[in-house]
Amino acid sequence: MSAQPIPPLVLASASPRRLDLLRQVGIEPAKIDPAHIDETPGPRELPRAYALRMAKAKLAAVADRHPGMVVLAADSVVVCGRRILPKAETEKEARVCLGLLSGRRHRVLGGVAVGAANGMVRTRLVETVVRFKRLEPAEIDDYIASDEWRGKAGGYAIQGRAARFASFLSGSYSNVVGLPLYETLGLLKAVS
Ligand SMILES: Cc1cn([C@H]2C[C@H](O)[C@@H](COP(=O)(O)OP(=O)(O)OP(=O)(O)O)O2)c(=O)[nH]c1=O
Repeated sequence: MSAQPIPPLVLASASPRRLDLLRQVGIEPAKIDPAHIDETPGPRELPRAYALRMAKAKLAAVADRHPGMVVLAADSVVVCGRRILPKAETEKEARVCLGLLSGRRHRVLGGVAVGAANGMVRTRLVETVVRFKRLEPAEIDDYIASDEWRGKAGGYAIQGRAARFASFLSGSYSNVVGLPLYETLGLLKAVS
């Protein structure tokens, strides 16, 4: 028996990882319409609230352009202790992230927001725990040279070379890559 079809979907994301993950489970968005929003966390904003707020804001930024369609938006946030790590855009930021993640557990929070064709919005917040081995300076240098950290929350991509750093993972793996598939499929089914 094949899975229940979902209505035409708009993916409100510029992330190639999110598109690949959807395709992995047989979903081909009808349209891709990335949201461009200010992703600065508020002062004292808690990480879970921030991840959900971002997903909802991305959805809200594009939903009006697609009446009658299902729209999906998501946000990934890497949290070390209470600190929200940046989406690393510079080598310096990536080094700071890797230094903080080295030898510790951290959380990856995935906010997901789905807008139904009738405008109703449903959200999920998914949390994955990841532990990194203690990183040697040479490992950090090699990783920085790979450029795989660029544009990634927390300065790493578990689907690439950083897989060798992850000694433990609890929860959704796809959430770390960028979209918690099981939970997202549940939301899509709920609005179909
Ligand atoms: C932790 C981690 C993050 N990432 C990526 C997924 C996301 O693309 C990015 C987090 O940034 P996001 O702001 O969640 O997403 P984005 O800016 O890439 O795309 P958009 O806002 O348009 O949806 O980090 C990985 O690819 N692998 C990882 O292991």
